[in-house]
Amino acid sequence: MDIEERVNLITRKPAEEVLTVENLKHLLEVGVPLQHYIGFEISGYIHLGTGLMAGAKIADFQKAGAKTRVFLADWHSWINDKLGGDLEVIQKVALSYFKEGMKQSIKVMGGDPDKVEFVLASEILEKGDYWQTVIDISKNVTLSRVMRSITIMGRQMGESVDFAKLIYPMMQVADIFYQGVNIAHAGMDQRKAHVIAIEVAQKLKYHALEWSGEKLKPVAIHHHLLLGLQEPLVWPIESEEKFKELKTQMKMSKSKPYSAVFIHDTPEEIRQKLRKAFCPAKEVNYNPVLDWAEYIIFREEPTEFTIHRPPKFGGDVTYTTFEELKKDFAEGKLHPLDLKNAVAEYLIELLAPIRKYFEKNPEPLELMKEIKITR
Ligand SMILES: Nc1ncnc2c1ncn2[C@@H]1O[C@H](COP(=O)(O)OP(=O)(O)OP(=O)(O)O)[C@@H](O)[C@H]1O
Ligand SMILES: N[C@@H](Cc1ccc(O)cc1)C(=O)O
Repeated sequence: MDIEERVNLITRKPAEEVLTVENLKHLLEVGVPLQHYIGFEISGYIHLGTGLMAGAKIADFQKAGAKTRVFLADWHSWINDKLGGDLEVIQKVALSYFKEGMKQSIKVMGGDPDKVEFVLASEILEKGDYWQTVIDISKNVTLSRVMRSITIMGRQMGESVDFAKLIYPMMQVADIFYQGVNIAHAGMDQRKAHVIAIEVAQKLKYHALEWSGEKLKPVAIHHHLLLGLQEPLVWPIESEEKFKELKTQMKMSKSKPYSAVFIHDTPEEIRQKLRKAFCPAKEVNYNPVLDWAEYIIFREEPTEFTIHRPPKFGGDVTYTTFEELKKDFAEGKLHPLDLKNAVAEYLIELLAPIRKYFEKNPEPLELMKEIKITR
């Protein structure tokens, strides 16, 4: 596969931001083996944003010849008070429900879960020289920058936090270098950690990314954040600026169960959630059902997506590109209810293998259900 094909795979949808394409090309040209990673806190059920968006990109990275890794951030979850801040519970869930759920998600998006390494943060944190890297990074970052970075924990800027939460962002940056990661991947909400990593990369004394005598900068790939199904707090959204303000509140989130479809949801739950979804007629911007269609169904184009309707409502219609579907929706030729039903049926089929997996192996999900979700 040539460099251009590899770049296309790595940067394609649902990737939304690549920092930077030039650096990615540079890494490919110098021939350094690509080592990817994405980290997750262990906190609750896996939703489509986490499972399918991350899964889709992991599949792309594999096709482009990268080694892929899922980093189970147990210590970070403890710092961020997830699952009652109980490290033992966090580790148990990480290695059972979360690992299995992510493996299944990667598989339905076309990746090979057996080629993904799953690493528990505590496995590397217990090594003394990890902390050397944390300090090395911290020496190059101001306190105010760290305080602004706590949004990567789902915290608000300016929120009063305990001191461990200020160590977290430095740990997240250290995780990249300590593991020799040159492709740092996450959702758009994690970009602050990656921007720091890129900035400090060539200043590090320990665990810099070295290749043929050169200190390399990592490439950051940020995937699209799927919108949640709920109505936004403010509507209509008049500008892209306003959307930026509301973005965090509008994304699919496990702490808002009606905003999200979870990977193990039953067909009836999926149908119900979509029926209640916010999907104003003819509105193509900030419309979560269209957003899901674009990023899940039309991730690879052309594809075939058929919407079944009784003949009196126009009969069946098949779309091969998202633009065609969007145009019909904008012109009122496609009714929100027909779109919602078709998206629900698509998801039910896509997620069937995951549901079956958890039916056959119920323990990890049962464990997750029993644990009190604290945030
Ligand atoms: N809606 C989403 N779409 C795509 N990716 C997402 C979405 N929400 C979170 N992610 C990504 O999944 C990873 C884990 O995020 P996280 O555990 O904070 O999920 P969450 O649903 O935002 O949790 P919570 O809302 O309870 O804080 C991160 O890389 C994040 O960018
Ligand atoms: N901050 C990430 C989790 C994470 C932790 C450590 C990492 O190295 C990477 C990611 C989140 O909230 O989802």
